[in-house]
Amino acid sequence: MGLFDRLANLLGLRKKEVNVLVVGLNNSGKSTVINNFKHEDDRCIDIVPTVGFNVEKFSCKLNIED
Ligand SMILES: Nc1nc2c(ncn2[C@@H]2O[C@H](COP(=O)(O)OP(=O)(O)OP(=O)(O)O)[C@@H](O)[C@H]2O)c(=O)[nH]1
Ligand SMILES: [Mg+2]
Repeated sequence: MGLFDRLANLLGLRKKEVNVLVVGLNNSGKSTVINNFKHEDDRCIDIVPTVGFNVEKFSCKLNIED
């Protein structure tokens, strides 16, 4: 990785897109967790049981520790 790439990553200029698959038992709170990652203005007020599956696209900032 070159200097520019490192700098761009450090400054957060390069946004990476990831796909996240959320799996779990019925009624275990998957949609609720996803809803809470959304910006306040975009959150659903009423979460109903998901029929089949949902595909959603939104931006959020994650700090992940392993
Ligand atoms: N007490 C409690 N209830 C929760 C929590 N998270 C979600 N719930 C409730 O659990 C119920 C199911 O939440 P959902 O987010 O719809 O769960 P889900 O896994 O998406 O359910 P399906 O789409 O049916 O698979 C809702 O009534 C939520 O309000 C939690 O942390 N604590
Ligand atoms: Mg759901």
